[in-house]
Amino acid sequence: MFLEGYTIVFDLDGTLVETAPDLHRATNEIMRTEGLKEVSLKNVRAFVGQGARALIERGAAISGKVFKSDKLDELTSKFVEIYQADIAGRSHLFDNVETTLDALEAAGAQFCVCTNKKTHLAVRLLETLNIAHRFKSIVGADSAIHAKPHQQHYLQAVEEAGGDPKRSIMIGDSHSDVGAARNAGAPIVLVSFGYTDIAPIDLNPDAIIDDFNELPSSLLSLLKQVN
Ligand SMILES: O=C(O)COP(=O)(O)O
Ligand SMILES: [Mg+2]
Repeated sequence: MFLEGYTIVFDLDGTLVETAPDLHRATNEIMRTEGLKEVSLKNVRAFVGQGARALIERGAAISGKVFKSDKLDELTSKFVEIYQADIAGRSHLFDNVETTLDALEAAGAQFCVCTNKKTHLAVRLLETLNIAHRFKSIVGADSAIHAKPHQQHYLQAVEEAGGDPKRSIMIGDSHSDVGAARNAGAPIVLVSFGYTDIAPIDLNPDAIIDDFNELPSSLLSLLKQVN
C-alpha cells in the first residue's frame, strides 16, 4: 500500500482523455463563422491547456486576428455550446487509464481532477465516458479563484477530495500542470502523449511516462526518492 493516504491529481485534456478531435471540431466551427483560417489538429494539440478562451485566441492569431475581450467572451460561449453538444463524439480515455486507476487504488490512492476546462464540461465529459464516479472531486478553472498554473486551483481540488496536499502528486501534460504542482510543493509526472507547445522534457518534471501502465512503478520510484 505504498500510496496509502495519497491523492493523485489528474489533469484532464491530453492526460486522461484524448479530447483534441472534438476540441478541433468546435474550434474550426468558430473559425469558419468568423471567416478565419482553419486550425490544424497539431496546432489545437499545442494550444489546449489554458481553457477554451485561450484556444480561440491562439487559433485566431494564426489568421492575424485579435478579438476584443467582449467578442472573445461571446465566441467562448458559442464554442462551449458547440463543444458540449457532442462532447465525447470522438474523445476517448487514453490506453490503460482504467486498469491503472485500479492498480493505484489497490495501492491506497484516491483520485481527483484539476482541469482548466470549465467544471460542467469536465463533469459531463467524464460522465459520458463512465468514469466520473472514480474522482472524489472534479474542479474546473471556473470553480477556482486562480486557475492552473496557480497552486490555489490544485490545492482546492485536493481539499475538495478530502486529501492532504503534502501527500498529493500531480499527473499532467503541460506547463500549467507543472506550475500548479511546483507552486503547491507537489511532485509532478508528465505524460509524453499530451497537449503542450513545450516538450515535456523541457518542463523538468520529476518523471515522464509514455503509457499509463508505467505510472505505478514511476510513482513507486518517485516516492522512494522523496522519502
Ligand atoms: O484548455 C482546456 O480547456 C483544459 O485543459 P486541461 O484539462 O489540460 O487543463
Ligand atoms: Mg492538459
